[in-house]
Amino acid sequence: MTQDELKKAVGWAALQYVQPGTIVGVGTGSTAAHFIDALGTIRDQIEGAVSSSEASTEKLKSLGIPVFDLNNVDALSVYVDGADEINPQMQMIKGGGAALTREKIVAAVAQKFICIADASKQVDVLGNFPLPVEVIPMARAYVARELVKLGGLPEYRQHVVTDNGNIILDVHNLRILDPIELEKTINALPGVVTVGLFAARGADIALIGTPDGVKTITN
Ligand SMILES: O=C(CO)[C@H](O)[C@H](O)COP(=O)(O)O
Repeated sequence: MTQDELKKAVGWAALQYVQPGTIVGVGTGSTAAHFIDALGTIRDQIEGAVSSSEASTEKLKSLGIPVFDLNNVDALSVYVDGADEINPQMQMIKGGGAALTREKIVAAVAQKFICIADASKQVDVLGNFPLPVEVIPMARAYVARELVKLGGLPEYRQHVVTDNGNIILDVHNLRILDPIELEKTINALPGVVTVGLFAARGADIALIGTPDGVKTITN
């Protein structure tokens, strides 16, 4: 099976967690795109979605799924999204698609985070995938220097502006042994909007696509 077939399998498997009549939190990326396709097939059974990016909003709307402003929504039962890495503690690196801030906001509102990922995203220790950090443009050099002090090698993601008008630094060379502490430390740097570590609040359920089928891991 190709990696995309594994992504598709988990995207469709996530439909089982969508309750009829609810508003669904929707992530960003190629795996989340499969979930959106699946959601399109039951669009008459849900009230709509809250989206974590302009790209997902466009895709949801193209399938006829109403997209709500998060400010007009009190609760979301589930948030379904991919990950760049996930560890056995269900902590994740996210933000490969530069949507980390909105992803973290929508995830925070949801009762359950359902992570959908192909098996290549499973790691023992987070950090092999460069850690994305969304930064206010004027703080880029300052934040980069601070990230070097933390042992990282930040790289400016060229030609990328986030949906919030900010830039991304991808931090290489990290072996993240205490993800909760690093999430706190980086989030506390002036100029940082969000770090793509989802550690204090990780996934509640992970659907992992393997050649033997979709494995469900519960936290
Ligand atoms: O965090 C994300 C976007 O900001 C994605 O969930 C992450 O990059 C995984 O992407 P894909 O499903 O395309 O492998």
